[in-house]
Amino acid sequence: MKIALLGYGKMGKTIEEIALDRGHKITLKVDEDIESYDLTNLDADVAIDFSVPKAAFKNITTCFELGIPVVSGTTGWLDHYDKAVEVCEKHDTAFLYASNFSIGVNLFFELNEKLAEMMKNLEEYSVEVEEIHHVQKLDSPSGTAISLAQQIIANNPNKIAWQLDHAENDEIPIYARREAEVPGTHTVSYKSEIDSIEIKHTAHSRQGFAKGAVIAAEWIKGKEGIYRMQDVLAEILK
Ligand SMILES: NC(=O)c1ccc[n+]([C@@H]2O[C@H](COP(=O)([O-])OP(=O)(O)OC[C@H]3O[C@@H](n4cnc5c(N)ncnc54)[C@H](O)[C@@H]3O)[C@@H](O)[C@H]2O)c1
Ligand SMILES: O=C(O)C1=N[C@H](C(=O)O)CCC1
Repeated sequence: MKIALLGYGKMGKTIEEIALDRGHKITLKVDEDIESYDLTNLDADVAIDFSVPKAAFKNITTCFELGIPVVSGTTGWLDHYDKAVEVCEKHDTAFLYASNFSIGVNLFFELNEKLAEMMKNLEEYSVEVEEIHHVQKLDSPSGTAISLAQQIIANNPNKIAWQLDHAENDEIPIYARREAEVPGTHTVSYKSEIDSIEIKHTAHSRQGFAKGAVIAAEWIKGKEGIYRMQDVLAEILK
């Protein structure tokens, strides 16, 4: 498969290693404004976007205009997600966005949903989300922490929103911490006077995010439509 890499930083480079190992070719590496590249002869089956929040929309929609499906993991740009979906549909191509491509985190998402459903009537427990990432991270809270909070809100009618660092009773606090080289740690905690329940995912490197993104790219090649990582996992975990 021929892959265009949009963003060639920590994730772009890890994705390149894994893609080459799996027999793919990298036909383009974009690491600055996409308009400064000559895309006329671009030969790519899929584009993988792990860039910066301010560039993601332009990177992604430029590929849609060329009829190239996109897998995107860039966080912090989702105000423009619906517009990106429109452009994708207009050009009859495919899009898969995930705040976290790691298979382990996607299993953790399933656990989080189930636990939120079980806890929804136990008002003696407060709930919070904590994320820890490396100090270079541009966005806060992490996309994964927002996804976790949104899942709890969808499963618990007593919670209506999330807030960074503090929260009212009907909100979920997300605590974002930045520490040297941490690739990504997420914890969901329920606390009462009597006890606490915690579920936690710790990434030991970026390999899991990158491998998940390459698997998603292999899966989306030749498809049309809007997808989630759950669609990929439904096939690979069956
Ligand atoms: N979804 C996931 O599983 C997942 C996992 C890890 C990181 N991320 C997200 O991926 C993004 C990248 O993470 P990273 O750790 O590789 O960051 P990074 O800072 O190491 O890399 C970003 C790269 O984008 C480049 N860039 C700047 N402007 C650009 C433009 N206009 N077009 C293309 N590239 C441009 C930068 O030069 C840099 O090399 C972040 O938003 C991060 O939150 C998501
Ligand atoms: O390193 C990052 O940046 C990460 N970003 C994603 C997020 O915001 O959730 C996934 C974890 C790593």
